[in-house]
Amino acid sequence: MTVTDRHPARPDGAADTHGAVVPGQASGQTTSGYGPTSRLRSVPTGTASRGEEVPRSSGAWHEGDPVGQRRFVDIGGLDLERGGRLSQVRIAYETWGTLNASRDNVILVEHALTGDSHVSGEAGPGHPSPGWWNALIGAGRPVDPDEWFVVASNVLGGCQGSTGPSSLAPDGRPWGSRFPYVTVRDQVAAEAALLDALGIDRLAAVVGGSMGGMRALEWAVTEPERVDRCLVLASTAYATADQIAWCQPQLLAIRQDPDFAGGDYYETGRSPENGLGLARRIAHITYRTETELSERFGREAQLGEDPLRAGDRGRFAVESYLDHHAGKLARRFDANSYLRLTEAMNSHDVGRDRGGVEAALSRVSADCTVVSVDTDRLYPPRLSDELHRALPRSTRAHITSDYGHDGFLIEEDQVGEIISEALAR
Ligand SMILES: CC(=O)SCCNC(=O)CCNC(=O)[C@H](O)C(C)(C)COP(=O)(O)OP(=O)(O)OC[C@H]1O[C@@H](n2cnc3c(N)ncnc32)[C@H](O)[C@@H]1OP(=O)(O)O
Ligand SMILES: N[C@@H](CCO)C(=O)O
Repeated sequence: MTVTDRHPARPDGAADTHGAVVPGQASGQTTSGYGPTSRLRSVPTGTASRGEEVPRSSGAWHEGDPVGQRRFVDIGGLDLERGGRLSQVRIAYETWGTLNASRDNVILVEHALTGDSHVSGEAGPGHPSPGWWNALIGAGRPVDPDEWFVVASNVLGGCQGSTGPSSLAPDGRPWGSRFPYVTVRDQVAAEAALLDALGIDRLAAVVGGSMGGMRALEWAVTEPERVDRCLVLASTAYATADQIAWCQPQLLAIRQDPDFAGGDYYETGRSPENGLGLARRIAHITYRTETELSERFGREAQLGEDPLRAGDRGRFAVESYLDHHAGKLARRFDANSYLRLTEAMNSHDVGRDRGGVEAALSRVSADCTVVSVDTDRLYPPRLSDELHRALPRSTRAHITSDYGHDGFLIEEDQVGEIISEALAR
């Protein structure tokens, strides 16, 4: 295999620290919006109300108008699957296109673990990163807003505008450690309430990868009468022992960071950025492939560094690469959200309390497309095969990629083709 070097090693890699904190930013002065000093400013201030009007003409999406599109809906209280209740839940969402008169052109796009509602568009105010499926939505692209009304929300438990651990609890203080355990089913229930509030009864399609694929599938099982098509990419019907095992050291890395403070770090002036960065390093290795890392970085030293000098801070290029991804996530993501969302992924099992996986999947009436990445070591293709076999109406599709699990984010042309075919059926 020859891995295309899409991102040559950074000559300025020294800008990435070994820890997650960027030079010049003392711990507690993160720019992420979730650090203790800035956290309160991160709480969304949009005018939210249940039943707010779906944007029609003003909501029409057009290229070059990517920022400032996020909206918020207060869906009220939510009883949780594992007990407890969130009394006030806010969901952040974005839309592209226009809801048609018969309200049957809606596509719900579900983001993965650290994604958000910004599926398409530039980075900018309110959006720390550019759209994570930029090539898929837009005029002449697989999901054309002239035809489809696309909705994407930030997941319950997240940190990009929807209620999560960094939001304020009713007592006016951050939820922190008090934020309850939420499951994928709770997240889907919150999304269903969002769509109710928007006056959307039916989904022409729900599509998602990885953790987003879990929610897409859960939609098709929980609300079969509302879902016409379901596309599940690089995902599974249940979290496996191997997936849960990879998550455990990530959870421990965050919890054992002294700055975690039991989850109540928002008001301490510090945050567990090192633990979050370590979690991202572990996770990122599972998102890519052995061959990609070996061919891309080999045994190269990071420019200007010497990894073979004992006691020095010299790094191999691949170490610098992981440091970079660690720092980047720690600047844009909240550690408590990472914990709660990881726990939610671990909870995923469509068969729980439904007589098992096969019985649960037999309820699905949607036209399903089950997609795997051939080199995915975290969500291996055999899990997609199992899912495909158990679904009553399913098409099996394959992404070929050098990049492993992240192929569902990187191979946009292949994903686009698969989505176009599913929407044409
Ligand atoms: C893109 C977003 O984050 S959108 C927000 C929502 N995000 C998501 O849903 C997914 C989160 N994102 C991801 O998982 C990843 O960013 C992906 C999968 C999209 C990126 O995949 P790729 O495009 O293959 O990027 P890759 O893994 O090669 O990393 C490239 C980065 O590593 C840096 N890099 C490469 N080599 C080195 C090195 N030796 N030392 C330090 N940094 C390095 C590059 O400069 C580049 O930096 P930048 O992203 O800040 O520009
Ligand atoms: N790279 C993805 C996680 C893998 O599904 C993300 O950061 O959301």
